[in-house]
Amino acid sequence: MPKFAVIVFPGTNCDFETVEAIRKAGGKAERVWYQESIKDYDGVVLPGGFSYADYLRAGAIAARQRIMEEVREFAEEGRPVLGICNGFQVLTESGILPGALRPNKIPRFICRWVHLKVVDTNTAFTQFYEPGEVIRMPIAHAEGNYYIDDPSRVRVVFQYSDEKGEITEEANPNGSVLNIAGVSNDRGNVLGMMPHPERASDRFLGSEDGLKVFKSMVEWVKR
Ligand SMILES: NC(=O)CC[C@H](N)C(=O)O
Repeated sequence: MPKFAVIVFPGTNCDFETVEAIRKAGGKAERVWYQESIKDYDGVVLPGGFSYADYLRAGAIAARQRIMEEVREFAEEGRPVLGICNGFQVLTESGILPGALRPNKIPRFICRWVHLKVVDTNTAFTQFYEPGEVIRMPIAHAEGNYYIDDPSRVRVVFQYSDEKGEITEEANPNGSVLNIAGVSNDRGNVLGMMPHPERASDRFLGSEDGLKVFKSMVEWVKR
């Protein structure tokens, strides 16, 4: 059974839910303290939270810890690497994914449900969605305004949309370029996303739409 490491930095706070979601999706998952090693795992998830209390910039200090060298090796070897919210911030701060997450256009913390259009279903995390499918997940961030000078440097995987899948300015909660909510590398094995799939992985949470992200990653390791 594929085994995933969910990395915990000081201030991470979505680790337990993320472990639960991976288990529900059929994988093994363990919380791994950032001073330990992830060598024995098949894939890695950087979960959400406030690592180092978002000092300097969200994700900036976590990105400079030794364990991120191992995460970089995972990314280069083609193993799945998923960064959710603060985890996405750590991936851009470490340069594993291009672009940057700036403070939201209206500079305050936003916590609410959004609609997302699944644009690219050819990644390790989206193979079970239909192209153009509209899904629902919560966002909870202050620094989620994705910027990239040239969007052709990434694969756009999720975009903030309305419930019909239209990419409108009103549907963009934070000012991200092209309504981008999630991007992957060329190979499709590294995904960073601001919305929280683990908070949408059970119908009692209000949506199960996020579970396929974890199911996809589990199946992808098996292949
Ligand atoms: N939910 C989270 O991971 C929060 C992300 C980050 N600390 C922010 O507020 O931007």
